[in-house]
Amino acid sequence: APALLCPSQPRVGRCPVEHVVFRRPYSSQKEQLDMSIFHVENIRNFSIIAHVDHGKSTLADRLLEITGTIAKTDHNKQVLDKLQVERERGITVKAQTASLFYHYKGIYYLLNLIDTPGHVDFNYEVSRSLSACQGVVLVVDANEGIQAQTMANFYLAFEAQLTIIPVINKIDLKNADPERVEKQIEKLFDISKDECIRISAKLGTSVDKVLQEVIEKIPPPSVNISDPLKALVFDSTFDHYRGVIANIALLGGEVQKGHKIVSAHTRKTYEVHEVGILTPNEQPTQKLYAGQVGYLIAGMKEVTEAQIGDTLYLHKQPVEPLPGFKSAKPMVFAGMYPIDQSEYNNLKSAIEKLTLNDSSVTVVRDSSLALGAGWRLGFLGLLHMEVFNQRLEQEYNASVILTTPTVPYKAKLSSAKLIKEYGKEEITIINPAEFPDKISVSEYLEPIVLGTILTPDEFMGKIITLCQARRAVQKDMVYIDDHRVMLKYIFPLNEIVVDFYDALKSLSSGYASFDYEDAGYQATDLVKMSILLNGNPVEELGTIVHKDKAYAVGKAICERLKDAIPRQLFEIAIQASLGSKIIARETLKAYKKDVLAKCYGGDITRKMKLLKRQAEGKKKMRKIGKVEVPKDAFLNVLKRQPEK
Ligand SMILES: Nc1nc2c(ncn2[C@@H]2O[C@H](COP(=O)(O)OP(=O)(O)OP(=O)(O)O)[C@@H](O)[C@H]2O)c(=O)[nH]1
Repeated sequence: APALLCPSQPRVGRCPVEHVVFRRPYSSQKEQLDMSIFHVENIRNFSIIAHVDHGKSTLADRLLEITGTIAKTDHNKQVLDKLQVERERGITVKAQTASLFYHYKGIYYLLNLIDTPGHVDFNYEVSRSLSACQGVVLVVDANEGIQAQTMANFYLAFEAQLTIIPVINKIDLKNADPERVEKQIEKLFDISKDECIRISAKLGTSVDKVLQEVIEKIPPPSVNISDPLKALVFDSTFDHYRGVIANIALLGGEVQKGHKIVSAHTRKTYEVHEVGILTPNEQPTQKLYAGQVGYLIAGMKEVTEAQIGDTLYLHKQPVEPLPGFKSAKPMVFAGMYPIDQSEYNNLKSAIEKLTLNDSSVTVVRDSSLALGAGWRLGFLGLLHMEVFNQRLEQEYNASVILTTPTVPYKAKLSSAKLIKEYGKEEITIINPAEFPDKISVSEYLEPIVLGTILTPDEFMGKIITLCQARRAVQKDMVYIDDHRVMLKYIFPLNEIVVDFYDALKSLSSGYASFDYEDAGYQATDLVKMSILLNGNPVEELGTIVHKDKAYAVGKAICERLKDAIPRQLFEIAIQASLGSKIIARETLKAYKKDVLAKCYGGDITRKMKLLKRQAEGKKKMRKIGKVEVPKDAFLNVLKRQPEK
């Protein structure tokens, strides 16, 4: 009988799959699981999708427990959320997969649970994960009801033509109102309320019903084992010892150690070192068969070699590659600098290591007169940026300066000279220093998104005012039940990138939710604003702003600078300008800094110490014209901070 190493049983014992021995610890990797016992008709591949905090991870943990994949203890909270940031923030960033074994009506099923992140920035990860599934469990909080990401996730699954199993979670809560949520589901998703399963993931109530519905309703993958190997890469991670670990879904054939495989994307050939399933740790198997989901290690050194969406096939048995995915587009850019330049190399290697596991971050070297050598990084969104930053700090102990994020603008050039220089008529601008002047441009464009807001109607007035202040245009407004409204707006991305979400949360006491999707570009009126100190421009403080926002932004920067620059022997004019037109000004009065004033007596050593300290302080200064600006002043203006 084939031996199966199962992490579920504390000791050697009988496995739920009758003729299979489960054993723990599974350090000995010699005995490998025989996956041929799971026939395609007994396999289900599914995801759980939900708005943030509606209980997706808790439900996943429960499913892992009742199938015996993990032991039932308090330590197993959110097994699938592996990263420290994920645990701390309670959000899922990177999708994880787990294979579950479940006995139902006399048959043993292999259920592959493909975890998905819940936040808007990671929607691209959601669609990836969904491509390996035939169905989803859509979790909605019984108290909060349908939220913005429930909508977004529902549509991703619906468009992918997946079976949708609606689950209403947290029915144990005092304020739970599952009936209301069922009505919302009927109204918005056209799914009968009789199909909804009411559960408490926390208490485990009716959680087995979810697994049974997965088996009853979701079709097995439609694949053929006698076809040549066709494996979809739906995720990949990097392991320092073993290289790239590709998560694959087999759409045809089988794969095992020793096979020669080819990447349809790069055409490179590899020899398979190991295949296995995720439980959720890697568990080697003899083979993987069509319909199954697992991992593959084949000596790929970089994540780029296992492109998400790539198709793997057997050497000399090429197959039609799958359509692949749109690669994720960075939408938020920010400068990143080491706090101390001597940290440059450490930071460099930390960024390299992190981007190995997150190919959606783009990295370009950059430098700033004030902050030294650094990088300009592109992220999918703001949360993505924060998570990256936090991982740098936590996992690599790097302290960095992150500048205010900007979005990629575009310009249609009208000047023949510039068109020749760039070799194209439309350019993307991610750095204010590269902003082409209005006279050589026929049109500026800015990225826009379609935002969805769900809110109790009492906050509607305030939210509409907020959206208008952010230059948003209303597209839709519907009541989803007696008291809740769904609003749709087209937003300039730049207007939501810094603090829109916080503003929305605070004016709705946390009740409104928000999600957005890419909506292309629109024509806009952009200007480059310069900051001057006594008439001399400060290169690193130049920004691209919408014409209507220039005054407010300029004023805020001048005020921050005035607070941060120490008074000097002469008066300093701090100005914001658009071309030659000054739009904001602050004046810093002259002051004679007498460091020796504090010395009453004639203590010469004390005097020397103070003079030395002043000299050290000066080293950290940068001179703009005659004005000395401490590094902190730049930081104060450049650093990401909430807008007032
Ligand atoms: N009362 C109650 N609380 C629950 C239930 N399910 C989950 N929770 C709690 O709700 C919070 C969020 O649950 P998570 O499972 O982390 O939510 P999530 O959807 O995975 O969140 P993301 O990973 O960010 O998408 C946690 O504090 C859970 O303990 C439930 O059935 N009842």
